Amino acid sequence: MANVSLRKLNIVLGGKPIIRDLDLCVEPGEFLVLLGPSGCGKSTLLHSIAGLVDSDSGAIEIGGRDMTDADPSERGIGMVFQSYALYPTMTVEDNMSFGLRIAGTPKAEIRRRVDRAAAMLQLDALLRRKPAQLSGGQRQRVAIGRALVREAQVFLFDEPLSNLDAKLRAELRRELKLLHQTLGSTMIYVTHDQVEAMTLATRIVVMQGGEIQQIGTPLDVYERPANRFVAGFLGAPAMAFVEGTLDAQGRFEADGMRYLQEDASRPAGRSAVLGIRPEHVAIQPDGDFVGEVTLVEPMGNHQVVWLRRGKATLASLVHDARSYALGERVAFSIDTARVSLFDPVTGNRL
Ligand SMILES: Nc1ncnc2c1ncn2[C@@H]1O[C@H](COP(=O)(O)OP(=O)(O)OP(=O)(O)O)[C@@H](O)[C@H]1O
Repeated sequence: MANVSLRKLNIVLGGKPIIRDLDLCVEPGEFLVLLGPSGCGKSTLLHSIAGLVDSDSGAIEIGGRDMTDADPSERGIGMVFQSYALYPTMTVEDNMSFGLRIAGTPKAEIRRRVDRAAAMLQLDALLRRKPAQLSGGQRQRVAIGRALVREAQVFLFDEPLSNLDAKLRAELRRELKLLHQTLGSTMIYVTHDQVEAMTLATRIVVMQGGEIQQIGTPLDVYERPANRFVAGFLGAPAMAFVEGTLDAQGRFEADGMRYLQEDASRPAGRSAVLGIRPEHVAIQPDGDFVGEVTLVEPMGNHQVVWLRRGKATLASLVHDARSYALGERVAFSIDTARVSLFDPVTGNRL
């Protein structure tokens, strides 16, 4: 278990700043997920920790040692890529042990480490096979096994599940979580998949444009997004945003309609954007609001009912099987204790 600390890191690629003045402390044993849209710099950041991309300024420390200019092989990390990058002519066993053999590790020690990793990843029966004789999920397990045998202090994962179908992805995701619980190693994991981020992370780092937008536990980031970008990026269907004003008593109004009652703890007398998540909109006969059904999306174990109220459109997560007709007017309530308010100009949480 080791900590990873990045200080004032800057990376410029092709003349463009990709990582800007980034500070980050990863605690020993943490499962830290870097989450953000395509092109936000997550992979570049991970590769810089691995030593595969040079930083232009700033410092990288791993396990308390300055690794800013260290060779990748000296950093004590194990890395798993999206593309499995296995040697096609080698068996599973040889793929897993390759790095150790190159490093001159004694045979008995290689055996011990390969057997241990194979048992953890249910690869015991496949050790003699070649990559072409494996499924995508099994190949990715081998790639994870190859990283595990290094018995590294820090493991880096770059979208390791992206090439797998939905079912396998979910299975391997659970295995990774169990693996982290067993090993207790520090893990840094890049994804643009919010379900992976929410389910795996001890803390999530949400990135945009080479900068950190928010760091927090999955619940923190989901329930108390620091800004509109984070609020809109996490959650499906996405949080609805309603532009309006807060009066002197903290009542929120938009489009001539009131959404929130008096509350002295809210900022007063200013414009604001109200953010409402679908699970906080409940269709119920005694609801305070009335909306018109504009779309219904059946999801199997629940349905998403889209409601229009004035100019605003809100999604409601419905867990009963009742059918809703387009144009039907229904009463609904909003869990006003769990809404978010943002500044319409800066986008920051109020
Ligand atoms: N070698 C390079 N030269 C120039 N630009 C690069 C280079 N590598 C990456 N970039 C650019 O840096 C930005 C960040 O890329 P990066 O791969 O880190 O993003 P990402 O968040 O991991 O995205 P994705 O989820 O699509 O992999 C992108 O705009 C990309 O085009």
